[in-house]
Amino acid sequence: MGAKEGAVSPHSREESLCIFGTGDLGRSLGHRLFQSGYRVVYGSRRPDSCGPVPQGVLNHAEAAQSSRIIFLCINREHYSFLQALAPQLNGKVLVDVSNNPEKDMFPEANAVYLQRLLPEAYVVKALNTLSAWGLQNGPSDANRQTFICGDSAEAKQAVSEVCTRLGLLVLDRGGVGASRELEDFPLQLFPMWKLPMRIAVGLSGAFFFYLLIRDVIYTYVYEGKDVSFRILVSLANKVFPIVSLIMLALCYLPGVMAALLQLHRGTKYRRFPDWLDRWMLCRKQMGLVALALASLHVLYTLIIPIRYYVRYRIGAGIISQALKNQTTEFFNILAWRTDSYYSMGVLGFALFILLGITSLPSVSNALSWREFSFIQSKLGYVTLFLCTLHGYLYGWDKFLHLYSYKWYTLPGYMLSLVVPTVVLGLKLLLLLPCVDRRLTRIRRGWEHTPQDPSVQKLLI
Ligand SMILES: NC(=O)C1=CN([C@@H]2O[C@H](COP(=O)(O)OP(=O)(O)OC[C@H]3O[C@@H](n4cnc5c(N)ncnc54)[C@H](OP(=O)(O)O)[C@@H]3O)[C@@H](O)[C@H]2O)C=CC1
Ligand SMILES: [Fe+3]
Repeated sequence: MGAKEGAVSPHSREESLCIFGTGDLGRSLGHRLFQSGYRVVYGSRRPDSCGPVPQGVLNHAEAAQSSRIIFLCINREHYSFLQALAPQLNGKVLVDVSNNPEKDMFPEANAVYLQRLLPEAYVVKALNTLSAWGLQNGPSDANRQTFICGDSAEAKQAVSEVCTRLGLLVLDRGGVGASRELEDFPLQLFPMWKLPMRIAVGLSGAFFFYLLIRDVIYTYVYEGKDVSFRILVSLANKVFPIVSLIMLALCYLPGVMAALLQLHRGTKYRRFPDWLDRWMLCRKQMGLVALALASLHVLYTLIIPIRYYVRYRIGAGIISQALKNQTTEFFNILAWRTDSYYSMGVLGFALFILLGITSLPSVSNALSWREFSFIQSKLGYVTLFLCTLHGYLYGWDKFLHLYSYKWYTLPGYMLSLVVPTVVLGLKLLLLLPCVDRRLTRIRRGWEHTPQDPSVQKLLI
């Protein structure tokens, strides 16, 4: 690679950069480069009629000679014309910014294809995850990152310098072989949110129908009362906390399962099953969906006193007591119960918000790993404990009469308490000193089974 590498020397700010293609991206990129102090020369099929661009336009062959770095703002379908320009492009750094409208449209990645067309050029994949619009608007938090890959370290360095001057954060993803992965990025739509959203929608639907049958249809059939108005607030305010609590517990379940798996295997040098890996990777998104649902629960709870139905019931109750000249006794235990479940809910929600805030990249980047894991793990379990306790205290008296329910008449929140209770129970088990000691030994790599061939491979 030595002689080839030598052709790419570090550039100066005065050096001009070349852009092939005067389309949307070409214009936006040229604009940004120009603003950052670079001279820009465009290469176009129609230099005389391509409309206004920030700086000079030449034909492709002439433009290529003006710069060592050429940004190809052209669709991949048209790359073949570059072969005819091989004499001018050999030894140049060609920046492939292209994307495809669909996944797996071509057998090889665009940058790999370009490198095959022009083996004597240095192909670097970059900028494809940005948009023309974003480039034009200047760097903002959302579109500051750009991934880069290519086989020549010097070529990547030269392109990185330009990107850094544009205010972008460059993340090196390795050789040109990684370009397929980079080209797939813009096609993904919230990939990490898919599983949490599916779980949220699935659980919400299931609990909604269960509660609809139990609270509304059952009452109508057996008592002849139409309470369908309860669907909008009462039912919603049951579904949201139930799903929120289950999803918060599901954030912590894979961690506990991973620990149990390590204990069972007696080693940490073995991969977790794929489904567990995927589950662990989307815990943050799962927690944020749970937080959103918990926030809805808080809002719905706050509007309870202003609901017509509630005001009517309170008013009617007072009038009927006044007419009968009755008073209600004050129950100390009831006061304790309601206050304790409200306070557990408030504290749990406050910690839940803290977990949500610390999971934001700008905040978590400011924390050390120890601080982050203290909040997300230790305080996370405290949050789960408080929220679960909130659920138990809410149904305190009903739990005392659990025997009077059939499985299909159980209140929804009782069902929702199963998953968090299991997670907290397993966590307590893992905190037992003897279990904790063994897990620590396994996680520090002190305990493994060297005779296991897969472990041997990893240890070499
Ligand atoms: N637009 C965006 O937001 C983004 C675009 N990209 C990628 O950038 C590349 C360009 O996209 P965009 O600017 O939107 O596309 P446009 O269609 O707006 O522009 C493409 C340009 O390519 C040139 N061109 C068209 N046909 C040919 C041909 N047969 N031979 C040679 N050159 C040709 C033309 O320039 P001229 O007439 O001057 O020759 C044309 O203006 C694409 O690969 C796209 O995937 C990547 C990230 C974001
Ligand atoms: Fe609640």
